[in-house]
Amino acid sequence: MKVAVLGAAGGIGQALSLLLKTQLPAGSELALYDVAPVVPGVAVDLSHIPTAVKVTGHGKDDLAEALTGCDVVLIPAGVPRKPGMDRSDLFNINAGIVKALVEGIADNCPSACTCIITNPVNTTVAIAAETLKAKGVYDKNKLFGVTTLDVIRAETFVAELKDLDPANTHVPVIGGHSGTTILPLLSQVEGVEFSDDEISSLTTRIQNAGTEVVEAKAGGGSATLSMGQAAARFCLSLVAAMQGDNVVEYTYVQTDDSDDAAFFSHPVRLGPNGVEEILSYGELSAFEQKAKEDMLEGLRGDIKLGVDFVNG
Ligand SMILES: NC(=O)c1ccc[n+]([C@@H]2O[C@H](COP(=O)([O-])OP(=O)(O)OC[C@H]3O[C@@H](n4cnc5c(N)ncnc54)[C@H](O)[C@@H]3O)[C@@H](O)[C@H]2O)c1
Ligand SMILES: O=C(O)C[C@H](O)C(=O)O
Repeated sequence: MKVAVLGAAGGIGQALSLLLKTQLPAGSELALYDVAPVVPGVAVDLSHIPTAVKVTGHGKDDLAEALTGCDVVLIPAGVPRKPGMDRSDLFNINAGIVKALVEGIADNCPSACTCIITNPVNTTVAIAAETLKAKGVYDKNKLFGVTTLDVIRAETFVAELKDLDPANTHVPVIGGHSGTTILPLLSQVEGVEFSDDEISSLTTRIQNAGTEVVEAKAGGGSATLSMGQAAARFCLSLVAAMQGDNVVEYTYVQTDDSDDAAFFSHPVRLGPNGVEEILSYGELSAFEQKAKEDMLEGLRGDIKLGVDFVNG
């Protein structure tokens, strides 16, 4: 199994690469790519950890070498938010970065599963899809927006509030990855009752958790460590599924469900070829149904922005 991290020298990239070096199955290869000149050093640093995962570092002119033979590519390359910005404010810089990197995937490892972390995820996943289509290699089962951070946050906050073991607390989160497009399904958390006030305040906290980190970091970036953990969880689930395990994760995928948006986070059964089955997210409460209806137009607009960016 070969996994590449594009943007590996950044805050997320380094945390994620550390977790993958220590947790990928023995015999895996981990290729680290970044335009920052420190990236070969990050690879050397990680290579001194005694696990049976081979780490290689690739500088800005070596994208092809990093990607050749890859089974899974994770993209956290791009700029993060500062206080006062929305994720959509990152579009002008990050759209072009994602497009160029996905062109590299199309040219060098067109069968790889591509996992997009770079914001605005609602839009960058659509950019990746259109870029792969333009290259004639799009497989909707192999493109994922990584929304696992919303899931782990929801699990943490619910466990804190209800004094539960976070490791055994499961909270579905559907929709997209910004503001009100992030929709936690608190009505589906097993064995827990929430008051209306709790539902309202928890939902808002989960939706604003990225901003909570951006403000606390006071201009020094956005979530990197929790995102590293979230992306590692998603990648390790995908790798396990590609090797035959039965795994379900919530992730932002193409759904073809015209009642929702063209891309929407669902529970997805992963398998050897990426998406094995998109599962239903089940029944929504009246609160969740209204929240979904209210956010769909915005999510569809975010997706259209990505489609138009590539197709003009
Ligand atoms: N999906 C999510 O839940 C989620 C969570 C947190 C952050 N993010 C997003 O992830 C992105 C990265 O965040 P970060 O905190 O790691 O930022 P960072 O600035 O710490 O790191 C970004 C890295 O990308 C590299 N880079 C820039 N252009 C590149 C290119 N063309 N090719 C390869 N590498 C390139 C930079 O050199 C840098 O090392 C941001 O867009 C952020 O908004 C997404
Ligand atoms: O909030 C951000 O800008 C980063 C990320 O999308 C997050 O949810 O933490």
